Parts: sequence; C-alpha cells; structure tokens
Amino acid sequence: MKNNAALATDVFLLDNPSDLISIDKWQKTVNLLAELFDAPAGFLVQFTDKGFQVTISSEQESNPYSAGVIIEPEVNLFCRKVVETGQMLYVDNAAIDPCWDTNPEVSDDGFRSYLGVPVFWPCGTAFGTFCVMDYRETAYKHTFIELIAQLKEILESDLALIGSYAQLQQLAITDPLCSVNNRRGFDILAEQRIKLAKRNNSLLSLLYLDIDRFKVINDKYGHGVGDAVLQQVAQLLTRTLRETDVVGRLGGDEFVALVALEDKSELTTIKHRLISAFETSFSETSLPKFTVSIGCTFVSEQAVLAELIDTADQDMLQKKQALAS
Ligand SMILES: Nc1nc2c(ncn2[C@@H]2O[C@H](COP(=O)(O)OP(=O)(O)OP(=O)(O)O)[C@@H](O)[C@H]2O)c(=O)[nH]1
Repeated sequence: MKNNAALATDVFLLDNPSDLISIDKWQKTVNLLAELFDAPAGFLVQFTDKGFQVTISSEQESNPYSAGVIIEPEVNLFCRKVVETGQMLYVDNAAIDPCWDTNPEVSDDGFRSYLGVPVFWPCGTAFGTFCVMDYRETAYKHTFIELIAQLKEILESDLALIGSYAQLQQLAITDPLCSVNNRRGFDILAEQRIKLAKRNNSLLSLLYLDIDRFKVINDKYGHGVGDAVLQQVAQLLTRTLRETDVVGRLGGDEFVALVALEDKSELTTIKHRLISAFETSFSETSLPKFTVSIGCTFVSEQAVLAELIDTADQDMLQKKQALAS
C-alpha cells in the first residue's frame, strides 16, 4: 500500500465506525421510518462484495433482523434489486409475483411488502438501501413514497461528511507534488508496519534515498524539470517496490521506503533493482540523467522510527561521500 484509499466504500461501516456519524441519529431516523409507515420492520442496509449487512434495524419486536446481520450477495433480496438497478423499488404484494418466490424474506419470514430506496456514497457508489417491510400487502400513498426519498437524504449527507473528511485526511498525509506519503503519512503507516512486523517476527528494512547534485539539475534545467525528476523518483520507487511497502517523500530531494524482506540478502537485490530502474528510466523520458544515493538499515526489535531514519540517512551520506571522493 503506497497510500490509503480516500474513502473505504468496500468495508462495512459497522466494522469501520466513523466518529462523524451519529448512530443514535440514524437509529431514530430508521425507527421514525417504520413508525410513519406503520411497518413492522425498517432498515438501513449496506452492500459490499461480502453481502448485505443490516447497519441499522428498527427497534421493534416484530422485526426479525437485527443490526449486524449479513446476507450473502447472491441471495434474491429486495435490497439486491435496489442496489443492482440504483432505483426505488416498491413491491406491494410479493406473494403474487413469482420472481420473489426464492426470496427468503418472503418464503421464510413471510414478508409481503417492500419499499426501498438506494442510498449512495458521495462518490456515486451504492452504499445500500433504506427500506421498510411489512407482513401485509400495502398501498402506500405517493406522499409516503416521497417521504422515504427525503429521509434518505439525511443519511446521504452524513455519508458525504465522511467522504469530505476522508479526502481532507488523505490530503494531510500526501505529498502534493509526488503523490506519495509526506513525512506525516509515512510516519503513521511505517509505525503501523513496524509494530506488525515485530508481532509477526518478520523482517523490514528502511531505505533512505537522496538525489545526487539535485541543485545542479534545478540550476541547469529549471525548477519544472527538477519537479519532474522528483516525480520520476517517486514513481520508480512506487513501481519497483511491492504494493505493501511504504514510500514517502521527507521533503526536498529526500525519499524513504520501508520494505518487507524475505531474508537479509533480499535487501541487496532490492537496491540493485532500484538502481537499475533509475538507470534505465532515462530511456523512457526526456529527463536529464541523475543518480540516487541509497542508505539503509534493518528494523531491529528495539527500533524507533526516528532513529531508523537517522541511521539510514547517515548510511546514505557515507555512500554519497564515497561517491564524491
Ligand atoms: N524542483 C524542486 N526543487 C526542490 C524542491 N524542494 C527542494 N528543492 C531543491 O532541492 C535542492 C536540494 O539541494 P541540496 O540539499 O544541496 O542537495 P543536492 O544538490 O542534491 O546535493 P547532494 O545531496 O549533496 O548531492 C535545493 O536546491 C532545493 O531548492 C522541489 O519541490 N522542487
């Protein structure tokens, strides 16, 4: 992972709760929906590739599904139809429509009526549905059908808030020029990765990369070309390392990468792979030739991130000095 996705729309909200959402407010909205429709069950349901999860369930004894219940994605649910079509669905009497014969809500639970509207994440992806179900045949008035569409907008405005916040969070941890982690983002992800590696007894190394005589590139070709070289370094690092490695730009022409290793000898292979990627990159672009000094250190049991960065930096400086002499 080079950077976190801005908004986790593929994770159940109940597994990834957000402080920005008042579950209490959502509960009241779902309870109100069921009450207004005089329905025995009302739901906010979320859909991901794992299936349909009841996020909020109206608090009534007549309601057979509680929050947290997950139903497989291929089951012939009313909500599935809403998510598939992105349209409101009103079934006033499912018993007379054979297409619902295999729906367990009808065949097992005895529901007859369903009214549901799609709920969307701010990016346009389907979040799931907001719906009411009844054991009786229903004949909802048009104004009621409009009401459910209005109520779902309250839920969508909360989802939009999560989206905006996730975007801001993403901006705060991303380097705007190179689109890799900035120092803050790198620290957060690297700390997590180091903790995990210690727990799993796995091996990590921290690389510190600095472009050689970068000031000369800026002076000779201009800042625009300097910027393109920085972007090229970030891109090559991202492309050459694994998806699970963490890449960051500390500032200026200095980059870091926390890489997972099978064994200590793999570090040499990775360094060679990077050097070769930098060398061959000139043939792909019209950028001036440049080299990069790479320092490294293994992540030990007692490792502290700031000290690891410092050690790898010192190693990089030694290599740079050796190059100059
Ligand atoms: N184009 C561009 N230049 C930057 C950016 N940030 C810092 N710099 C420049 O990067 C240069 C870094 O110069 P130095 O720290 O002297 O490093 P160097 O020239 O690579 O020298 P050595 O590290 O000793 O090889 C400075 O000229 C900064 O102005 C940026 O975002 N874009």
